[in-house]
Amino acid sequence: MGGENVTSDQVIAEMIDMGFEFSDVTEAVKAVGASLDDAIEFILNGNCGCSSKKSCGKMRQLSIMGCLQSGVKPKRSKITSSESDIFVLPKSKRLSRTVEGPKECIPETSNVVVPCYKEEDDGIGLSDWEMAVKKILHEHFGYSSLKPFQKEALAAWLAHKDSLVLAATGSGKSLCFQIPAVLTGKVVVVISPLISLMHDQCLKLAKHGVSACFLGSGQIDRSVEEKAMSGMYGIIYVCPETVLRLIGPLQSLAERRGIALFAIDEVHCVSKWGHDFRPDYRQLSVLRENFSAANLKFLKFDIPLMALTATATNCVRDDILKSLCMSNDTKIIITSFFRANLRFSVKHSNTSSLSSYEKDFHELIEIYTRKKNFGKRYDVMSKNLEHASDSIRGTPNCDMFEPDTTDEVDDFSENDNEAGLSNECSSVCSKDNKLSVEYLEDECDVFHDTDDLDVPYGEFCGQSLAKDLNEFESLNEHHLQSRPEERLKLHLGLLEEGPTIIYVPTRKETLCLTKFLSKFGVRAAAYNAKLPKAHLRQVHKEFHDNVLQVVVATIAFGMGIDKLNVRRIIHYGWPQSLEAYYQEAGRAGRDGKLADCVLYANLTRIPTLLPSQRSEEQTKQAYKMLSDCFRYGMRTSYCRAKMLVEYFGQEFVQEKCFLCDYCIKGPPEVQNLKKEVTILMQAIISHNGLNSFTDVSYDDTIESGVSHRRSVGKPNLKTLISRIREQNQEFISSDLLWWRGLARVLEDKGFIMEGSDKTYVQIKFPELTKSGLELLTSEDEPFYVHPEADMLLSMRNCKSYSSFAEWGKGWADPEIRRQRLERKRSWRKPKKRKMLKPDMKTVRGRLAAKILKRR
Ligand SMILES: Nc1ncnc2c1ncn2[C@@H]1O[C@H](COP(=O)(O)OP(=O)(O)OP(=O)(O)O)[C@@H](O)[C@H]1O
Ligand SMILES: [Mg+2]
Repeated sequence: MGGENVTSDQVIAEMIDMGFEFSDVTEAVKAVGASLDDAIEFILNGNCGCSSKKSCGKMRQLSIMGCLQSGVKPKRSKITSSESDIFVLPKSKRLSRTVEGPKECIPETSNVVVPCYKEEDDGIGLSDWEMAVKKILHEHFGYSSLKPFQKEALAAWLAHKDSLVLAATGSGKSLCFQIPAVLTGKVVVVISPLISLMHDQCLKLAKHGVSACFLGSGQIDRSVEEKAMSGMYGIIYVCPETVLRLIGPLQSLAERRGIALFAIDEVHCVSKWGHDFRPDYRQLSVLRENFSAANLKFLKFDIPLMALTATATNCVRDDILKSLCMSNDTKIIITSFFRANLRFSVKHSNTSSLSSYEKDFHELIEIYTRKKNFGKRYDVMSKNLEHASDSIRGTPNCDMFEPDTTDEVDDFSENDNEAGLSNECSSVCSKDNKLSVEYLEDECDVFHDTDDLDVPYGEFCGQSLAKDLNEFESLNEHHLQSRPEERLKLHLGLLEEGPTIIYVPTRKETLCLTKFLSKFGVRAAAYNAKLPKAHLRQVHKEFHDNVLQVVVATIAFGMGIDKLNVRRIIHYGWPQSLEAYYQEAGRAGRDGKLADCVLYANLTRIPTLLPSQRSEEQTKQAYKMLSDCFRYGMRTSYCRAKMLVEYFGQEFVQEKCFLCDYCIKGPPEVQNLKKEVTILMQAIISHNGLNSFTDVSYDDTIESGVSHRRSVGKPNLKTLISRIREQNQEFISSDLLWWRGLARVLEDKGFIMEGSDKTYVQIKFPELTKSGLELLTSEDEPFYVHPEADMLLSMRNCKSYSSFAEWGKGWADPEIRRQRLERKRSWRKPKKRKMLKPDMKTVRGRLAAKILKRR
């Protein structure tokens, strides 16, 4: 360097590599031109005064396009620890000097739903920034082009607009905020809810040659924060708590190196109406206030906010925009929530006994053990677990053959929902591991040395990845563009072996089910937030290395698990919401190949809410979400994918997905239930009167661990059904389950409604609506219904047990036969009950003693 033909950019790059500050270098080059020697001399002579005068060398930030067009790309600045404090500037410190950026060329943007799959482009007709992005994509990430929604998001950012990106799980949202860092050389700050997520992304970025770090309680290297605030990393991941603490240093960073963007990942955590509410997310509105051009004079534009999520209903979207104070012309980018390669189904299971494990997992066991006979059990994880299970309250050791479901509720209280956990059950943790958000984040800490994350160009850019990605792209395009019949043919084949994640509601079940699967030679491991860190680290590693076949996890094995070849996501028990369900299910099939998402749920029981601190309003919303999830499981006459996509407020263009259990099996036969409907409605009227909306008094009762007011004076559905059975010989042996299903159908169709002001998972105090009354009076009209899953279940059971002849028939059904034999066996061997000594201090005890004496 130093010859006549060097450009300013080359001089700048060379000097930054030497360790000079970016701002000083640009100032020097501006003053003396593109001469390396002169520029060095300029700085060393103190003309710039950068090293001595802390306030010197700052410049007003260029606009994003300006920064791109000038070709300026600041690099990492070298700092010493003594210099680090200079970056924390007081808020009052403002620079008056401004440098205008070149004339903007702002891309046109509008709010549209964009397809998720990629468009082929050969570079012809691309704008400058698109060409620059294409180069970055190729060089850093090994992708050939942006997906349309990614392009939309980048266009909005380039136009200095805020954006809300709603794109399916695994669609590639991260790239929307990663590209700006590489493109401009400015810093991108990413707010993320989980340390494990941040780890994952930092590691990947390091492999792609992008410097990134994460900050927060999980970061054990304290110097990383200092380095980050000095502009050492292109992308800084922080949890919301930390970003709130770092407002001052970040303002300083914005002034020195520039902040291209604040990305708020998993932004549904902002909303109380979402499934993963994190109170600290709500405070992120301070970003808008503290990083606006009105507040920071060196900014020409507000630093854009980019909010991203895969699961947000319309109401959550509105809440996000409002809570984060996003600008009025925020660009909303929505891709289809439809994942064309996911095969959804719902199966009934009581999900809580050895026999249900045997019944539900024998196929899975066969899949994983048919090729190789492992001979011995997969012991590594089991040994860890035996040790770990000791540390779990009420679970000294999980013995599969005596499954104790009684402490299920106890375990619920230890659920791994971070929001729910932060304030409770500290007794479960070891002394120095207080149960708090910090503790939970710490739980998933995978690395000890954060410098490990800062490694250049990794093996991800190798051939195998490129091959996988090409395959993924072509498959995805094929799925989405091909005709439904073709997709049906393509997908009806057998699933590849691939890894499985099983989500269970309680920590105890992660251990029990793992132990069960391991006994049959499946390489399975448990994952929950209370297991030792070393174990969790091992699970992550072995799962990613395809050593493990199955991970049995609570929701702690959470957001951001981005493994391409997960073939099955099994939910073993009701999820708390469809948002949570879809996000977890979305971890399957990211390679675009066929993957199964199966929900095993006890269709005979109404699911309960996991205890957590909620306001009355939040409790109501939580019940509403649980209820939607329950209805998803119960419906038998609607495409599952369609149901899910529509739940997120999106139109499902196709009639059906051609893959889910409904699309394959079709709906059950319709039945004319006019008689039953009439009887139920008459029972409601006879108890509520025609003017059903009468005043009701309330009393307080505790239900599902949450305080409720129950209507007094209004009979609930259960009582109504008992009366129907008592008063109608014909329905004497009918089942509550069946009637409950019918009531739900009537409610969904708008003929009855909940009469109390509470929200229940299942209608509890039914009242007739106006259309219900009309239906009742339309005597001759039939009422055809596809029975829902609980009704079908009830009908199946009634048939088999209603008469002696039916009982005989039942033996032909292998499942009924197995159940009966099991029951018989249990009759023969009555469980020995431990006789407790009566407590003579209580009335009940003295009574028991008397009875015993008589015997
Ligand atoms: N332009 C692209 N071309 C090809 N593959 C891409 C592209 N962008 C992203 N991907 C792939 O998509 C996968 C998922 O990306 P990412 O983790 O960003 O998804 P996400 O939308 O954030 O998912 P989640 O909702 O689970 O967080 C990555 O492994 C990556 O390989
Ligand atoms: Mg993501």
